[in-house]
Amino acid sequence: MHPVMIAKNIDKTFVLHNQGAARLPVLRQQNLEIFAGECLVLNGSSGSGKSSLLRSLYGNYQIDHGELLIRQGEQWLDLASAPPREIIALRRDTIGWVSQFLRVIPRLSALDIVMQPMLENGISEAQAKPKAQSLLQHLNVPERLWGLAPATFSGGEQQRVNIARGFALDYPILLLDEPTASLDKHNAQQVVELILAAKQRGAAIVGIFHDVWVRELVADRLHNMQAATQIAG
Ligand SMILES: Nc1ncnc2c1ncn2[C@@H]1O[C@H](COP(=O)(O)OP(=O)(O)OP(=O)(O)O)[C@@H](O)[C@H]1O
Repeated sequence: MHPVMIAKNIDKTFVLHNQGAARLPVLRQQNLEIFAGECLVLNGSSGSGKSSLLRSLYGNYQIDHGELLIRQGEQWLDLASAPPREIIALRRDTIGWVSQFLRVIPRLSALDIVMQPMLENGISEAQAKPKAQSLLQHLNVPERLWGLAPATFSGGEQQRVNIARGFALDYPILLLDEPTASLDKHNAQQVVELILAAKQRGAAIVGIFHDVWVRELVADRLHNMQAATQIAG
């Protein structure tokens, strides 16, 4: 089987310009290969750089050195050097992302938020709507909330809308940043089911999971972080 994403020799140092240009090395020589149908879990202590690595894989952080290769049919695209236009296109149909918290345009309803990635990819509203409804139902978002903007929802309800949106489209690559952190066990279990189903259809998943039981249910492999400061000596 071929990888769908390869990260080669990733280095990242934060430079704090407003604090005397202090340098914080966070990623050193990170190498990953991610295959279709598996979930690779980033593993390491707090501050070891898990979120920074995940954000780098999404193109949110500009890495200092290395390659982030994404398979596009027979070709490979290097996310690290791709122009913003190509990164936006990749995010539309190739790399999905579930952050820890919902960040959306105010006033959009929960249902519209979940339908958005499907509509942006040319899926008709007639198809997108039932899919969005079934995801919201699966994640126990009460039906009375579907037509409302999530700003007034509880933290867990907002996060479940966020997760429903992340799973609305069958992205080949899915990056999950502690998706179950604010959920109770029952709802976290519902998310585990979505992750297992995504693997089943061939998604390549990279994730950070706070709960050990969630990690044990979804992980095929662990990527052990090593603090850049330790490596740098
Ligand atoms: N935007 C940033 N600017 C400067 N330093 C940052 C930034 N983001 C993260 N860091 C630093 O990089 C290091 C790694 O942080 P990161 O959030 O990637 O770790 P983590 O392993 O995800 O931690 P946790 O498990 O606690 O969420 C930390 O020392 C943090 O202070």
